[in-house]
Amino acid sequence: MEKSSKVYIAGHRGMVGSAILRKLQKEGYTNIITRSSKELDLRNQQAVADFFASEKPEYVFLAAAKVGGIVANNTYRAEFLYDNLQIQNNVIHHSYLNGVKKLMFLGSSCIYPKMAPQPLKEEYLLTGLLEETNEPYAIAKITGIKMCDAYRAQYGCNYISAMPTNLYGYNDNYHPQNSHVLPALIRKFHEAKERGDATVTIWGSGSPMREFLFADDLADACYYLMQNYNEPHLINVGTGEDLTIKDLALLVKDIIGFEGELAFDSSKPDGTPRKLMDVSKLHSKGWKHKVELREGIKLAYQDFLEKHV
Ligand SMILES: NC(=O)C1=CN([C@@H]2O[C@H](COP(=O)(O)OP(=O)(O)OC[C@H]3O[C@@H](n4cnc5c(N)ncnc54)[C@H](OP(=O)(O)O)[C@@H]3O)[C@@H](O)[C@H]2O)C=CC1
Ligand SMILES: C[C@H]1O[C@H](OP(=O)(O)OP(=O)(O)OC[C@H]2O[C@@H](n3cnc4c(=O)[nH]c(N)nc43)[C@H](O)[C@@H]2O)[C@@H](O)[C@@H](O)C1=O
Repeated sequence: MEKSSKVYIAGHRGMVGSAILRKLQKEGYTNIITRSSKELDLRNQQAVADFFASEKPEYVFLAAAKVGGIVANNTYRAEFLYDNLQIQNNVIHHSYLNGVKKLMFLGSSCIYPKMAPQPLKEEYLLTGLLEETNEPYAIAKITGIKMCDAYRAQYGCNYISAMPTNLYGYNDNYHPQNSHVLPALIRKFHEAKERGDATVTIWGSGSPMREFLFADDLADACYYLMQNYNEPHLINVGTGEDLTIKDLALLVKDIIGFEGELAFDSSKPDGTPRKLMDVSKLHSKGWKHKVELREGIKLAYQDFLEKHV
């Protein structure tokens, strides 16, 4: 990728896409193409065909997707399957038809079997049953990985797949029901502190373990892999460190300064017990995360205060 290359970031208004946009702008890229979902609905095959035929991007970061936390995934099961399959089918196929030089597809750590050994190695894909709450999303993401590999094998396309762990950062979704756990906790602890509540309710048992990567670190990894990684099959992107949801809640509580207690709502799902990424392949390629969890949560909380309060 050259600084003058024509680069399309699909999903540039989202948490990840906006971080990739900032990264490319910082690196001096001058020919970046973006479209909001209102301007270009990526589920619409004809609209995507027209867009690629007229814009002819050389490089594509596919960061547009239907995304949400455990309850959103479980509730909008049809949309998570349909929207994600449509978006990725259209973008990948029309990239091929229009000679895109390289494409990066973003999957998720939920593609791995629910009870896979830990840490999750790339080769564990399709070795067991998926977590029920996000099976439709995971099936769509697995299809995207296989599509990149198939287009590489049959047509010689240099399409790569990166699997990010759970993410957080600037421009995250803070919806009370549909967000992921970290933005949900930031909102809950902030609002409880403002109201002077005695407790904050955490979904599930608090015992599942999760790994968190700051979205600007992910964008840095995406850029690095776009420059340096040209292999078939997926590559994990994470920190290689995890903690329980209870410990995460205690960390957010401490950063925000809430002085009450935690309560646990066992009617809400725990989801996968643990999904710690094995990041040895990524480290062997020369990339490691920079932003540690406490520092990243402070930055995300600042962004929440600026945009949502
Ligand atoms: N957040 C996380 O914890 C994780 C995310 N990922 C993956 O990273 C990628 C980015 O996620 P994230 O940034 O968090 O998600 P966001 O929800 O923040 O952003 C998603 C983006 O996708 C765009 N989009 C959604 N539907 C359409 C559509 N029909 N047509 C065009 N654009 C559409 C939206 O555009 P607009 O704003 O214009 O409506 C939005 O900018 C996804 O592939 C996701 O699966 C992977 C692991 C974890
Ligand atoms: C990135 C990943 O994200 C999703 O998977 P998930 O990791 O299970 O998602 P989550 O962040 O929403 O929850 C993590 C854990 O945290 C607990 N939890 C506590 N309290 C709240 C809470 O208030 N909100 C939420 N959302 N979760 C909470 C929650 O019960 C669960 O045990 C996938 O569907 C899929 O989208 C995917 O790939």
